[in-house]
Amino acid sequence: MTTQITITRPDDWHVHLRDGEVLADTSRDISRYMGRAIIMPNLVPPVTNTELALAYHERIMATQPAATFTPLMTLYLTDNTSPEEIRKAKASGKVYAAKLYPAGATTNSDSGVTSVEKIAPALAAMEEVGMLLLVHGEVTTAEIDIFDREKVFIEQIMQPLVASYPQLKIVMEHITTKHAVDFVASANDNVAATITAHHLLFNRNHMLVGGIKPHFYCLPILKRNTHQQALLEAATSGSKKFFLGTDSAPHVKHAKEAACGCAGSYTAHAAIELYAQAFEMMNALDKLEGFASFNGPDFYGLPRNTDTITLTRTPWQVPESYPLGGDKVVPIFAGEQIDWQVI
Ligand SMILES: NC(=O)N[C@@H](CC(=O)O)C(=O)O
Ligand SMILES: [Zn+2]
Ligand SMILES: [Zn+2]
Repeated sequence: MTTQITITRPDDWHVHLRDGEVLADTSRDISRYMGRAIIMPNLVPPVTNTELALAYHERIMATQPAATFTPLMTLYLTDNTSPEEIRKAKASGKVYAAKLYPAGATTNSDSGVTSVEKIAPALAAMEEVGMLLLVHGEVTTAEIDIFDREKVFIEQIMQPLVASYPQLKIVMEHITTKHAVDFVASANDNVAATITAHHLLFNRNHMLVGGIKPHFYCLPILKRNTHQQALLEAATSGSKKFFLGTDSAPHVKHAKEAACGCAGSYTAHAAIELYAQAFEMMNALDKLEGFASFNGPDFYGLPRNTDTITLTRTPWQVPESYPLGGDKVVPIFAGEQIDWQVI
């Protein structure tokens, strides 16, 4: 049994740090060993322009994250995002991507995009300047079942989008189905996907059998175990199209444990440790470095990190909660054992 592995410093290509008093906690966790992180723009109000992105960047840096950490900022696309704004964002050197949230699809997405046609000028500018498009891939149509929303999004939106913008680099974020794995694997080289640790480790039974477990509720929602299996196979396949994006998305305890609980799971307390657990389950720890440290920067056209981190197989117990601003967040695996830790 492998008891220790050393890998190139990983990056997180999808994380929510939030803002205000919680920012010190979220940036401390994410910067523990992640070299870079793509910072999601779904604040309230959302990060819709370069000025807001740069100000958010400064607030993150003001929390003094670890010196090895660089936040990579993103813009929140709206129906009104102009090509000029895309060019300005690119020229800032700090904004690496723009995020497409279908209006109403997930937490804080009310100002999201109502139709891809509306953002055609912005997409053309992104294709031209080489800015990545990150996509929350779920339709919001009321009559589409929540478990089918990713599959229908691929058919209705992703396929035509990829066909119309062949030069645009597109990341389908936090994929949760075999449909998405197959779509991304067979699409052109400008299409890739992030996969979360929780979608590798869990399926909808974990959320729903023996009582409803709100901390597993995130969007896109956990699917059946055959989809989990497809994600595990994709992540450990060695394909360069799949890479690490935690989608760590904290909500305070009482907002999750509620009659109408928020969507989002917190994993930044043990991100690479949880991925190691999933890769070990597949007997594929040798594939962890490519997934966590190479495929992301290669796709983004950024240099790989040059230093390393080491994980040992030393089980530890996750606390029941962590501080989050003046409140607390219940992390994934709260009160349970994780086999790996970073030394
Ligand atoms: N994943 C989630 O369930 N929630 C995210 C938003 C998102 O990534 O869709 C959040 O911001 O809380
Ligand atoms: Zn999302
Ligand atoms: Zn997210």
